[in-house]
Amino acid sequence: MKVTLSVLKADIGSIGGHTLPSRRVLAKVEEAVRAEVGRLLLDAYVFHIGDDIVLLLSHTRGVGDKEVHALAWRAFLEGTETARAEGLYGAGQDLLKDAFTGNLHGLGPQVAEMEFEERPSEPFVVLAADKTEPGAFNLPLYLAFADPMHCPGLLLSPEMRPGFRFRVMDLARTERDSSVDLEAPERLYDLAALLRDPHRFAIAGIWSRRHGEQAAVVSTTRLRNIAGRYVGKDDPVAIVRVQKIFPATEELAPPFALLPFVAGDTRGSHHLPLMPVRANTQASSFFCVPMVCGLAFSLKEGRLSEPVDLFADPAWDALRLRAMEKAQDMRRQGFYGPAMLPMEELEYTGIAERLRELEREFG
Ligand SMILES: O=C(COP(=O)(O)O)[C@@H](O)[C@H](O)[C@H](O)COP(=O)(O)O
Repeated sequence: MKVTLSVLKADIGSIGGHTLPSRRVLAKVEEAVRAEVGRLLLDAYVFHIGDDIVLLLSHTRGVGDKEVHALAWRAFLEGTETARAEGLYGAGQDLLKDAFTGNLHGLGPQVAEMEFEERPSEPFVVLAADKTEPGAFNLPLYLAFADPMHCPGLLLSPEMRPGFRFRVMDLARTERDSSVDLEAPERLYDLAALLRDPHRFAIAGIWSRRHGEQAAVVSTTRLRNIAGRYVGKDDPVAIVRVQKIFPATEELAPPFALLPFVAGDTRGSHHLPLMPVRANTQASSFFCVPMVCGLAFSLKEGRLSEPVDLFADPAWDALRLRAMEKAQDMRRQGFYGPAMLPMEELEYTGIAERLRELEREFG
């Protein structure tokens, strides 16, 4: 049976700053989506990461389906009305256009979708990040799918031995989607040359070379390119199929233990480590440290099992402490050097204006 998974994420308002959505907003969004289970949808699951609400929808209508996208838009709009009524901060923040035009791409929400023939047992993971950038998954996905130091399956499983094909998107080209496909292991160095710059290049998809099956899809929207100004971070979502011909769940998660420094956090303008957290965690009041959560599901005829939280087991408590040590070390450095992003990546324009004024004072 062919199934489509659609993951759609938007920040439509939060309590007391950019923290988390209220229970009422979440309930409203969930109600809108649930009403379509058994009609448009086979199943649905709603959760949040920081102040972003994530919809996981399963159906048989294919990628980019107008009605599924319209449903998500409606759910986010209804949630926004509740957020406005409650006086939540940034109500409707990620809904950047006034009207739905048939597809959520280019309207603000992050979108990751994949259609595939369901395996007899179909385990997959949904990754969702907050306060960071589209390329934040570059390193963990590269290590899980291309590095035998991190993914033993590349050595031990004949199914994975031919490696994977990576699609990398150039986020600087705004007029149209522009991507390149590179096969690992042959093009590893070329892949590294692109992925080392997560502000500009982001993995958009991964395929098994042996089977041609899609393994992963990542959202690559840059909100700034849509709104033409800072409107919050472009925190990515991803769907990753796991096990058998793909990396195992316990091979996908460990690269996140590296806690790589990524762009984002307070005012979208600094570097801090990407901290693995449980789903439904509020944004950190410690400088909005970037966060990622992962929920693993099994799928049967499009119906979702209950989720397993990838970063809930005790191993990750120690790593969260380590992430906070890294974060505090970097924050001690304040505005200096790599603590703050380069000029072209700063999300607020104040410093550029200040520098223009200072320019005039130079002799
Ligand atoms: O990163 C942040 C918000 O990110 P988000 O939109 O939730 O992805 C915050 O640090 C804000 O930039 C900061 O709180 C200032 O917010 P505003 O006062 O400009 O809304």
